[in-house]
Amino acid sequence: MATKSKPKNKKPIARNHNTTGTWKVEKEEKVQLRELAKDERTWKIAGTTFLLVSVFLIISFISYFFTWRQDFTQISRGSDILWDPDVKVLNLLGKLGALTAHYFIYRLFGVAAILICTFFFVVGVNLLWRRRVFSVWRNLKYVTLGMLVVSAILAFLLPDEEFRWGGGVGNMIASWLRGSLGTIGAGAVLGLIVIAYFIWQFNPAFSFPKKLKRAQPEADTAAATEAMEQPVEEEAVPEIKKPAAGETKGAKLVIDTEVEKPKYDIKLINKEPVVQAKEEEEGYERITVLKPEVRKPTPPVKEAVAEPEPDPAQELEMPAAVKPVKPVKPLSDEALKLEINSGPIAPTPEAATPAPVEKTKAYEPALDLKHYKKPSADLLESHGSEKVVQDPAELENNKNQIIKTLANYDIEIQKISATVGPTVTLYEIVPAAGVRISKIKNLEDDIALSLSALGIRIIAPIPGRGTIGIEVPNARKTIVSMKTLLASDAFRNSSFSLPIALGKRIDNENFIVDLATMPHLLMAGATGQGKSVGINAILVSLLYSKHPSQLKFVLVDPKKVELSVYSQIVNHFLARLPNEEDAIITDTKKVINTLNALCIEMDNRYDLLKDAGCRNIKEYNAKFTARKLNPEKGHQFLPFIVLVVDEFADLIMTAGKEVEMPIARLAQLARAIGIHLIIATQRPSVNIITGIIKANFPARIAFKVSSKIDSRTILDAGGADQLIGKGDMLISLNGELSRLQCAFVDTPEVDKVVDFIAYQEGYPQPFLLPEYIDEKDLETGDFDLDDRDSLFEDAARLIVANQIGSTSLLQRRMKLGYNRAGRLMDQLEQAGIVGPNQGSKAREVLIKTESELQQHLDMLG
Ligand SMILES: Nc1ncnc2c1ncn2[C@@H]1O[C@H](COP(=O)(O)OP(=O)(O)OP(=O)(O)O)[C@@H](O)[C@H]1O
Repeated sequence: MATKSKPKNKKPIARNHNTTGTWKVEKEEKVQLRELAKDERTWKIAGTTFLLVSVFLIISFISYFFTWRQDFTQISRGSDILWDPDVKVLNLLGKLGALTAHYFIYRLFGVAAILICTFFFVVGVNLLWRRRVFSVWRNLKYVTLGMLVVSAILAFLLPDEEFRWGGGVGNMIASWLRGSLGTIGAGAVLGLIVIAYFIWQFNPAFSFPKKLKRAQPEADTAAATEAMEQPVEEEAVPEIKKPAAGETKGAKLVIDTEVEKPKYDIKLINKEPVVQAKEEEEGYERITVLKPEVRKPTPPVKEAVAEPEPDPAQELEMPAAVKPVKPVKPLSDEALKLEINSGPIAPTPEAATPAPVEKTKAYEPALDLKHYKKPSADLLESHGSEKVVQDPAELENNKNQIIKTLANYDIEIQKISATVGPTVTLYEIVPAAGVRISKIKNLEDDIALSLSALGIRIIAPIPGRGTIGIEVPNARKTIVSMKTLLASDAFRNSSFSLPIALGKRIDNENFIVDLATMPHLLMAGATGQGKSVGINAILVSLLYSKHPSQLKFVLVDPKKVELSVYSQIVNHFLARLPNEEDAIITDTKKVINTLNALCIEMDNRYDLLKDAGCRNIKEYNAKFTARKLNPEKGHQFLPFIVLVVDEFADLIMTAGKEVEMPIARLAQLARAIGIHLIIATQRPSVNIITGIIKANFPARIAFKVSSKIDSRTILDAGGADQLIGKGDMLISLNGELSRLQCAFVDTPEVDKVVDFIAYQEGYPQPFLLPEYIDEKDLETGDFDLDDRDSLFEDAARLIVANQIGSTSLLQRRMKLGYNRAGRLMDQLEQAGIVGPNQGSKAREVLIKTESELQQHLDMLG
């Protein structure tokens, strides 16, 4: 039977519903307006306008300072002069310029009015770049206060000048102050304001300066108590609409094929919202709503059990044939109860702050930014309807094709059932007794051909279920919106340390996992298949669940564009090397330094843990927040650090082992101290994902890759080459392979989330990683004699005593590495103790005796 070809529907699923004409018109209008507001050109035009206004103002103001006297009589007549052709003014920007400047300077703020230009400039730049280049809010505060204070001071200091230095407003404030407090009182108040400003801005030390700490400043005890009561304010996340009564939730089609019974019964088993694209057609005898078939639970997934439970009465209708052949351990009622509980999570040993905290004394790391608000779900978009759309005719058609194809190869089946997912439908087959599984596996291409569909994947057998799975892509795919996942109870109430919402499984269960237990993630996928969206989904999940004090990202982006948007939250969530300007690392050399700095951070953290007698970061932080560790001894609250490398291939190609080794070391050891790695690559070949990397990344994600070999490299199994792209992915976790539809978060949504965070107060600087100095840099670089190696004098004595200017002598006798010995020799040369390098020969020693050397050293000081 020929397969019915589906018309290609290019519209998003959400717009597939039949609609009335009126509704359409309204919708279209709305969309156009919105589009206009979103259009990059609109922003650019607005930005340019603001910039021009700022230029107009500055020119007219400056010109006014020189021309006001001559123009005064004319411009005092007001806006009428604009229409009077006989009036001429000297202001460079004509009558409009003269009038505007007169209004702002003479009537309002005097010279201080010039500050207003900066406001237009700041808004213009932000609009033009569509980024928060400057903080508009901060500028507005400074401009407003600045104009009021400066105008008042100028008016107070220069009261009877011909030129109104303080403008009308300044005069008014100054005369009011004078009237109320007298000249001395008014002067004192204005002086106090100026002094207060300088103290606030520059905080001059009136006492001994405090010891500088690397970590963000610790909060004081009294304030900490307050924060314990009210740690981080959560934004209310809008309720996600539950499907209306009668609407089916997630489909499972069960088709019983009995030898003596030619017709199939079709049952839809609920899971998630499913919309049937067409009305039931003949051939469908009954559609019954049944309880979802119990699946073997994947340990990290919590959402499955957080779904509302179907009516128990319906469960009775489950036919015996549906039950898995092999017994599958069902989720216990207890487990269900635990997860369904949407109230406050009961403290468990795994809970975030398990320490026996005495409330009044506990240290609260979030207190430094106590007004910080986590982003709310309404910043994100719903990409179409979340309802899975399935066409019963398509199901029937595919089922018939599968049965027919198998029959052609003499494969009989006992039963076939289907689960409709967002992108693919899983047909599960129970073969008749005696059928070899490998026989079905080998028919993968034939079945794909007979279904004329790309992306067929055969799972033979489905682990733990005793069935054979055939995944067939849906004609209509559903986008899984990040918004739905982040607003789900499972995510919001999750007790995970680092919850990440990755997407939906084939049975529409939300897939939410804990990065902290993964503990590292390797991601691969050919270009354009959804990798960047996947990385954004992970980063956004973490931004939604963590306070800046709890988490820092180290972002490595050799492609330079993918992660640049996150640079705005540098002072909230990013970590960087000291003395580096950019927190997002794009240069290979700096990547190597950063990775080594992370290794040092790891070693330092292990030392802290050892000193505190803790086994992992959770225990350590619990102890620290309970104030059982002394900050004076270097103890501090340790945020999680997540390293994201977008495009690992580039790095390995350019730096090879220098990158591979620290990554492998971090992956091996960093789990316990809260450093987690996410490494993504377009090219999952064996020279990129080497054995040592693979061995240390047990959790792996594959988007569509171009060959079976690539699939095997990343997953140790085929299948990723059969995916259909656009976020269709396989994840290998705890030895189990699951197919997911990755959550979709678009770049403008990420922008909004980042802006929301960036507009809030951040730390004064990014989280600083320890300094790492590459020995090779020192070897060749110039050095200052003041920065001499601590062994400089010993080395000089050794060389002078032996009268041999040899690096290997220093190495041997002083037990130094080659790099350090070489560096010492260079310093000795600069100090004039030895001559220049003579190739394989030892250098000449220029100082002959020890006393001569002592004099020389004294001279150097
Ligand atoms: N989860 C998803 N749901 C729906 N569409 C998606 C999803 N992921 C990706 N897409 C679509 O695929 C396009 C390409 O995705 P993305 O930019 O993530 O690819 P990529 O693998 O990172 O490519 P590159 O390696 O070239 O950067 C997106 O613009 C989007 O239209």
